[in-house]
Formats: sequence, C-alpha cells, structure tokens
Amino acid sequence: MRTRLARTLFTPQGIAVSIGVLAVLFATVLGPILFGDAASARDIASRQQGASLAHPFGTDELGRDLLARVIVATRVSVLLTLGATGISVAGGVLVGVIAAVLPSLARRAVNAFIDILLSFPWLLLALFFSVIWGTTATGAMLAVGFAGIPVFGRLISTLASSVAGSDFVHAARILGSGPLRTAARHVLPNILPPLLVNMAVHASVTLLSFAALSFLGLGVQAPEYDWGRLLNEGSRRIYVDPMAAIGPGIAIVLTGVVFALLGELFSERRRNAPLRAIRRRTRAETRAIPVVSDTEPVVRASDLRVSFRTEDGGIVERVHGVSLSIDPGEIVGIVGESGSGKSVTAMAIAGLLGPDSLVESDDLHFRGIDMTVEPTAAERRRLGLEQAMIFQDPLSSLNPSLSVGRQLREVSEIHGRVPRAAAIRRAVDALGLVRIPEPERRLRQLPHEFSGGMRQRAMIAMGLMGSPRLIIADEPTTALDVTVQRQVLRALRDAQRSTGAAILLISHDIALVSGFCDRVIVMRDGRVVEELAADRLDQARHPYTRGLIACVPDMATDRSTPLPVIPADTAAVAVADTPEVRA
Ligand SMILES: Nc1ncnc2c1ncn2[C@@H]1O[C@H](COP(=O)(O)OP(=O)(O)OP(=O)(O)O)[C@@H](O)[C@H]1O
Repeated sequence: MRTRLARTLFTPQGIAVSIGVLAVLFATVLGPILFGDAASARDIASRQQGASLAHPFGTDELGRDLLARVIVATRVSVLLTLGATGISVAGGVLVGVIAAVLPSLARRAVNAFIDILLSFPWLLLALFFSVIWGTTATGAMLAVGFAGIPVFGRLISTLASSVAGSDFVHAARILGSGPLRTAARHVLPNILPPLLVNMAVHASVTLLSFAALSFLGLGVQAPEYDWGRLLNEGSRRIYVDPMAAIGPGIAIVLTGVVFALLGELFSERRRNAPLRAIRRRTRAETRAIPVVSDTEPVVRASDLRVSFRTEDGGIVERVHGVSLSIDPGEIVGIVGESGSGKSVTAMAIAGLLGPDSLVESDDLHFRGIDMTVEPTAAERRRLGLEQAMIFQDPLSSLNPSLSVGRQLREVSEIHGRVPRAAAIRRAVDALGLVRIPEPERRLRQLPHEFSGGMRQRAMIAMGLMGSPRLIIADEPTTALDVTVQRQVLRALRDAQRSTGAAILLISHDIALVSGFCDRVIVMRDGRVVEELAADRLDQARHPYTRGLIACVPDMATDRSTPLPVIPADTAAVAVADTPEVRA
C-alpha cells in the first residue's frame, strides 16, 4: 500500500519537483568539489568567448568556464537563500506567535508595527538593512532575512490568532499552560502546514532578491560569487555573448521554479485527494428533470455504503449497506451512539459528502434525482429548494458577516429566482413561522445578535425559503437547554406542517426522537440494527435498542445505582422487521 507521500510524489508535479530538488542538491553539495577547478582555471587565450561546445555558457574576462562557475555558484546562492528564509521565518514566528498570545492592547501595538513595516517597499527595507550590515554576503543574507520578517510576522499572527481563539487553546490555558508552552504545543503545530507552503514560495522570492542585490553590487563581493554577480558580469556583454547573462539567469529561474513547485506540492498534500471517480459523470446537462408524484417516497436508499480514505492510503467502510425510505411528510428519526454513522448516512442522502468519500448504493434517490451521479444545474437548483439542512452548531452554519435576512433571501433569489421584494416578504413570513418576534427588525441583524435557539430557528426558516420536501436536522437541539430545545422542535414541527416536508432527525437521544418522530431507525457501527414505529418502542426486540431505552433516566430512576451499560456485541444481529414496523 502506497503511503500518502509516495502518492504525492508519483504525480507529474511530484516527479518534476523531485528531479529539480535532486539537481539543486547535487550542485549545492558536489558542485564546488567536481567543478571548482574548472571554475577557477584561467585561460587568457580563450577570454570572453561566446557559447561553444567546450564552454556552453562561454567564458569570462579571465577565460574561466561560465557553466562551471554557474554550477559552483549554486552553493552560495542556495545557502544564502535558505539562511535568509530561515531568518525571515524564525523572526516571523517569534513576532507572530508572541503577538497572537499577547493581551489585546500589546497585540494591537505589535500588529500595528508589523503593518507599518509592511507598508515600506520590501526592496527598500533590504537596502536599508544592507547599509547597516555592510555589503558582504553575510550582510546581504541578514538584510534579506530581516526584510522578510514583517511578511511572515503578519502571516503567522493571522494564522495563530485563529488557532489561539480555539476551545482547545482556551482549555490548555485553563489547565495552567503558559503563553510560550501554549504557543509551542498548541498553536505552532496547527499552523505548520500553511507555513511550510509559504516558506517554499518565499524561498523563490528570496533567491530573486539575492540576485537583485548582487546585481546592484550590494550582495556577494569578489572573489566570492553567486548567480547575481555572474548575471551582473554577463549583462555587460549581453549584446555580444547573450549566454553569459542567460546562463546564470536560467539557474535563477529554474531554482526559483523548483522552490515554488515545492510550495505547490506542500499545498496539494494538504488537500484531500479525491477517492477516485466516485460519482459517475454522465452528460449531465442533457438529463431530463424527473417528474415525481407527491405519493412517492422522498428518499429511497438501498444497500447504501459509504467509505473514506485512511491516512495510510487505504479505504475504510463506515456505513455498511443501509436501506431506508422516507415518505412525504413523514418524520423519521435516526438514533445511535456516537460514530454509528447517522450523520454520514444523512449527508450521503443529501449528496453533501466531500471528494474524500466513496458513496455506493444499489439505489439512492431524492424525489427521482439519482444522488449517486453528479447533479445537473437544474437538479442542483431543485435540491437547493427542496432540501433543507440544519446542523448542531447554527453559528458556524450561518455566515457571520451577512445579515440573517440577506442569507434567508439568497435561497429564494438564487435557487428560486424570486424578485428581491418577494424574497424579503417570504423571509419575514418564514421568521414569523418559527416564532421569532419582530421579524422585520431581526432580518437586518447579524447572526451573533441572535441567541443560540433563535439562530437554530433562523436555520429552519432558511429551509422554509425554498419549497422543502425534506428537512435534515442533525442534532439540532444538542447544544441547547431544555426550554430552548422545545422551541426549536416546535419550530421544526410548524415548518413540517406548513410545508408538508418530511423530516430526518438525527439524535443520540432516543427519548427525544421517539417523542417527535413517526418512525425510529436505530443504527450501530454503520448498520441499521432495528427500525420501528415510534409509539412501539416498548416492543423493541434488539438488545441494543432495548439498552438505549434503558439508558434514558426518568423520574422513577434510582439515582443511587449506575445506569445500564450496553454490551459491546449487541450490533451483531440486525433485526429486520421493516414490514411489521411500517404498517
Ligand atoms: N470525512 C471523514 N473521513 C473519515 N472518516 C469519517 C469522515 N466522516 C465521518 N467519518 C467516520 O464515519 C463514522 C461515522 O461518523 P458519523 O459522523 O456518521 O457518526 P455519528 O453517528 O453521526 O456520530 P455523532 O453522533 O458523534 O455525530 C465515524 O467513525 C467517523 O469517524
């Protein structure tokens, strides 16, 4: 089984980068050893010759072979580039991470200082520093390195700030982790991948900067030489012997491209590779939109299997042959412990799983639309209007920078092509239906101005902006207290009554599901273990379902004894009593 790194390297880009990196490494390590003599051997008789077979880049004014000098100069050019990039990154990490974990006022001061430095043209900063450290190779490295610190400081402070606000960082602080330990253990590892990408890309810019500084006579000084100096010398006779300037130019451009491609490769590795052509691509635009009657099931899934790619490049199946169907207007609940495959099943039904997943099914249809193939534009529009999705955390489902009204309107305007005024009226009605007071005023507010329960009801209202036939609610009340839970469930039921949509409610809580739904599907380990009418839960036959019911405490539960524990092997046998249940 190929590792992820091997898979990345065995692509055209990976192969090109590997060859480039090996060539640069070879010239850096062995160049001065193998070509040092040729690069310094003077031959006055053949001075300033043009390109020939013996001297592909020609010779300089002392008759030294320019190709050998370009190869030997790789070491100085690459080491200076890596040194300067290292200084920029180390300085940027120091400034950026410290800025991110500082108290607000100090952080703003540091960020303002970085912004001031960033407002200077970068070359000006490099020239300024090179005056301070003098016109030597080391001076140039320090100058270019220091000039890059504000760029990395800003990048790292932005990346680190988003991580520093995460719950796990707050938790680490509460546990007594100091700012430096928090930065090193919790912040830095989480910003490393984008940092690596930027480092590689920045290295190619740094390489060009050295060439520019040496070209201006401010970088490497004789008798040392790098590509910039060779370019400078060659440019004086560019009209007579162009290869004298083009030779070092080729080295600079190719090495810059290798660094940039390396950055690209890092960023490719960060993306999840698609799990092969998982959806059959048909000539979708020509497919007719199916006409469905309102008595046909809204969802039909038969032998649905969902797999994901694992870290080591393998594939693991998480949903194993789930079959279910949902009738129009029916409220179906899926219950099961964490990781049992409830959300993945619902996402597969909605066609929302990402490219790292493999969805296979004998039959997976939403109102006549085949969900195993890429939807056409018309089908996508219909899915947008007829499916509504409500997630556990409404704050991350709503765009924080757009007013609630604008987000509600967009559903009608984009998918339904409804004029703006009509969309606003519809949004007011939708908010009214989910019992949000003063809907006209609330529409103008941003999501953070809503309470948690109101945000969830706004998500339900968003579903009402189309013509929903299926509302998928994935743990919609888990983060809410009991009173607010009731408001949200009431809003869901109102929405279902006013539109006739079916609901697929996902929850851990079998008591909540049985009180709200017509039918309950019990899942464990990616399989349906039992399916039964909500009012017949007391007749559950599967030990896992009975265990789930027994785990729900009620007013008569003896609090002095532990709740029952569900045995590990109760998922072994599925109880297929569908005909009986759907009666
Ligand atoms: N994108 C993914 N890549 C790999 N594995 C995944 C992915 N999404 C889900 N899984 C795995 O699929 C299994 C089922 O996950 P799912 O989210 O459906 O569980 P769940 O029953 O909804 O749990 P919870 O109630 O905790 O949300 C889990 O083992 C999970 O780790």
